[in-house]
Amino acid sequence: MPAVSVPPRTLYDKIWDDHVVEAKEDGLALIYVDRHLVFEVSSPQAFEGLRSAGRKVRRPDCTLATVDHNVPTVSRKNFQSVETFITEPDSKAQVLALEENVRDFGLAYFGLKDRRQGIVHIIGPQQGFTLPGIVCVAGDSHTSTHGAFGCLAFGVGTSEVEHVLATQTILQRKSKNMRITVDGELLEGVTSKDVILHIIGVIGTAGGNGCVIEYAGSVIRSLSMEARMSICNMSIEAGARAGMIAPDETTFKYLQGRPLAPKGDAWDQAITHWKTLKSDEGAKFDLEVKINAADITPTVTWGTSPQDVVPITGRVPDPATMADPAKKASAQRSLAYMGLEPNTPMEEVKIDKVFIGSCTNSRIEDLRSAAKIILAAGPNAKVAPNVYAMIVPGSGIIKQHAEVEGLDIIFKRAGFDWREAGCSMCLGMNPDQLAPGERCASTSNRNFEGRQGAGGRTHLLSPAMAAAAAITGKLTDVRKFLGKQVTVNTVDLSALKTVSEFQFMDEAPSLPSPNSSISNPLPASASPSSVTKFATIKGIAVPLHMENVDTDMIVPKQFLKTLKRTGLARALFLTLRKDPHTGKDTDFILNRAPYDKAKILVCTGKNFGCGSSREHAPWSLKDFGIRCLIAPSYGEIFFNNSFQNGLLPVILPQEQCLELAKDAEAGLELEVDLEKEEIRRVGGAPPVSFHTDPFRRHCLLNGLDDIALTMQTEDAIKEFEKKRTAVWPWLDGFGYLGNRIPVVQEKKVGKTDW
Ligand SMILES: CC(C)[C@H](C(=O)O)[C@@H](O)C(=O)O
Ligand code: SF4
Repeated sequence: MPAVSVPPRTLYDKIWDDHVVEAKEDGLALIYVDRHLVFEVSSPQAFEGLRSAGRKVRRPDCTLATVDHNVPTVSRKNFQSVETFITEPDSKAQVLALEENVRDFGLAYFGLKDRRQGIVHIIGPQQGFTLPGIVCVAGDSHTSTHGAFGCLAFGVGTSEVEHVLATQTILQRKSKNMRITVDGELLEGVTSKDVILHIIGVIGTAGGNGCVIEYAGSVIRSLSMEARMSICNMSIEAGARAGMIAPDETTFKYLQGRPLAPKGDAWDQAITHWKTLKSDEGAKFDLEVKINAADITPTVTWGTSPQDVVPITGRVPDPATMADPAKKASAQRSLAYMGLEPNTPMEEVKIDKVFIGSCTNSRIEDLRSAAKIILAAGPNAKVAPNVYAMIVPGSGIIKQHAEVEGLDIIFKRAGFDWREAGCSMCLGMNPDQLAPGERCASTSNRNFEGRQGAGGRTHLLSPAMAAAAAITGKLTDVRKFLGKQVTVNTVDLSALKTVSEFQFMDEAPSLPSPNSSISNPLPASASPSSVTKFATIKGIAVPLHMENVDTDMIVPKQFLKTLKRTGLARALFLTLRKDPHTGKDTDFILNRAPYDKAKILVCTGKNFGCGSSREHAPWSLKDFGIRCLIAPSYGEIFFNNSFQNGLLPVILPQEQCLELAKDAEAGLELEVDLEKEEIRRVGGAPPVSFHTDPFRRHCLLNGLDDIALTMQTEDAIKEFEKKRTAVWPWLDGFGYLGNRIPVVQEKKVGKTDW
């Protein structure tokens, strides 16, 4: 009998197929989540939701929590309590809320006194919590980082965090397969950060929309795990849902022996499975991009989008040479914000601050590569006068590791500030921020307006380039510091004593045992629906002629510290609505009648809501009164978050968006009818029809809550878990059954005094 032939599948197809709990109509599926990382910013409302519905965390053994975004990075030598250590009231409240939540729900937690604490995307891989073949989620867009291990890892919003906590599953539509192949050999001075910046420059920030990217090719294969993580990390900046790299010997070597990686027989079993995790010969990719390594030079951004890249040897672009009026306008706006003149050589751009850190570049290799430049600059090399340079390791363990290698001495001797772990100036939710007008050479991943501080100007680059800039006081071609034979992406530091990270892994952390919280049956799915129904919305539409409107712009970071889902109307587009110097209202369209009462927003540019996964973006739109969005495309996390909050994001071709924007400009009302899937226009113009995913449409029309619906599939989830234990037993936490990681925190506080 001829064997049944299985069509060749991509790595993404395989992981997807392995995790479908239940396939729904139109490509939507309920997917099992193997690992869930939780932190203080995107979780308080989710835990609150669980509490009010009387739900538990389904799999504490598959959930790991830490604090990162809000934590001060000053020395913790005198740390007594969160109460006294964090002075900013909202940050303190958010950290305390997480501590209360991990205690109440029985979750493993790395708090401020624990040296394993760090950025959520650093600690998962470091502990071996992140593994090949899994589905990993977190309420953070850079969850794509974990895809470096050959797993499907993506960011979700707060409502989805709640969904995962309650059900260990998530509703997902399968993305398209995209492959980016980087072949050849990297040139001198070129690191993985330059590779990903170059890729984003080529495909644009919407280039990966609707896709999961698999990175392949000889360059990718030759990279270390740290370098692979930097690449996958910025997949979100390329517009993709996730990025992934097939696991190989480099992956296995990195994982073996990590505290939460499988051990003994389970390790052998896991390796056998992991070796099958690669795209089959002939597997179909919907999109293919080929990059020649020889085209990549040390790269830096000039504007306010990660796609605004230029080789360090290049010049600030001149908008006058741009034919496309939208591109020209956006470049002019960027240059005005960045305080740059067209045609200025990038190497003449002076900086005020240097930030080496973030989930993109705060790993031990990043620190070594920065240290190497300092060493290459000579024994007396110093941070340039008038420059403040900070180094923020990604976790307490990385900090300790770097100190054992003596990297801190190199940095401190050169005048760098050596800090404690956290997100720090990547986002500035803690005190580490740029002042208005300050210019920063930053190893982070986003250069949006106000990202590192209101009015702050960010240039993204590699750690080696950041170190070079710190020393010269301006953006600098790192190759000036390198001998002809040396590259900064290999970690051969003859002048330094490198030690293995495993030296710092001697603690055997344990997670809550599997099923510890589901010994009692889950409550029945009787919880009240929390989604506002949507049928027909009629009203003023506000036109917006912008591309790549990121969620940082929709709602700035200071509003992410709230513990609620409401009260964010004022936050909407705040940096555009308020003059940063006078604090007065600008003439931004949302400040002007009749648009200050708009119910619909028509954006004519692509990729609305890209970037961060903050659900505060739809919350603020809704609070302002906007219930329907119309745009050519959306950031995927934002798109999902909108549905979760009773907001309808309509997708229409750009020409139709332009047509509707004309109505909006004329002050004509639009009527959006979800039942009929059409937009009616006053004044006799024919209606415009649109299509919405049938499941989402059904939920919106009926105000249905995803969690309650998923809980009706409890049997299927249980069945899946049985299979999972049988086929992939290490995912239940083999090797770390036992006690919980102690939650290091002070006694429970009652009322606080702010
Ligand atoms: C706070 C979090 C929701 C956010 C994200 O999703 O990316 C943050 O990490 C960021 O980098 O802007
Ligand atoms: S991008 Fe920045 S703020 Fe977001 S998780 Fe990474 S380090 Fe933290």
